[in-house]
Amino acid sequence: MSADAQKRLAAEAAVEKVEAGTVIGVGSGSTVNHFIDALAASDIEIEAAVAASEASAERLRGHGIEVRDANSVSELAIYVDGADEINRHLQMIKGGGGALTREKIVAAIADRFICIVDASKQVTALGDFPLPVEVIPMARSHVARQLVRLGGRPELREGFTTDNGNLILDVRALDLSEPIHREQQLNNIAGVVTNGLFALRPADELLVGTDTGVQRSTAA
Ligand SMILES: O=C[C@H](O)[C@H](O)[C@H](O)COP(=O)(O)O
Repeated sequence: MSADAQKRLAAEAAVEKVEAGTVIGVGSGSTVNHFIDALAASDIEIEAAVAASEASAERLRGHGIEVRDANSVSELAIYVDGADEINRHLQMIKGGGGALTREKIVAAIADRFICIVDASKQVTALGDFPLPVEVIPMARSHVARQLVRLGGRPELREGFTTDNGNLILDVRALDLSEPIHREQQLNNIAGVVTNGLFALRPADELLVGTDTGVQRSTAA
């Protein structure tokens, strides 16, 4: 089975978690695109969604689903999103599509984070995937120097601007063996908007699409 078919399986399983009449948080990326399409094709009618990217908002609207501003909601029952890597504690690296900051905001509003991935995203240790760091443009060089000091190899994501008008530095070689500490440390660098480690707020539930069906787990 292809990775895309596995993503679709996980996405369809997440639709079963959605309660009709609720406002839900929706992340970003190819797995979430399957979730949006499967939700629209289901019998479940939600009240509205808060989207973590302009692309997801457009896709939701395309299906006739109302999209609300994050400022207009104080709580969300669930947040459904993908990941670039996820460990057994359900800590993640996210931001391969550059939507990490809005994803972190919408996840923070939600009671429950349901992560949907294909089997390739499960790892024993985070860090093979370059860690995305969203940076205010005028701080690009300063942040890059600080990342090098910490042992990282930052690379500017060429020709890319986030939905917030910022830049992304993709960082290789950083030691991520203490992800909570690293997440806080990187966020303390002046000019960093946020980084793609989701360790302080890991997922609550993981749905993995595999060749033999959907594997479900909660944090170890
Ligand atoms: O910025 C992008 C998001 O963090 C995505 O959730 C992540 O990159 C996974 O994307 P995909 O579902 O396309 O593998």
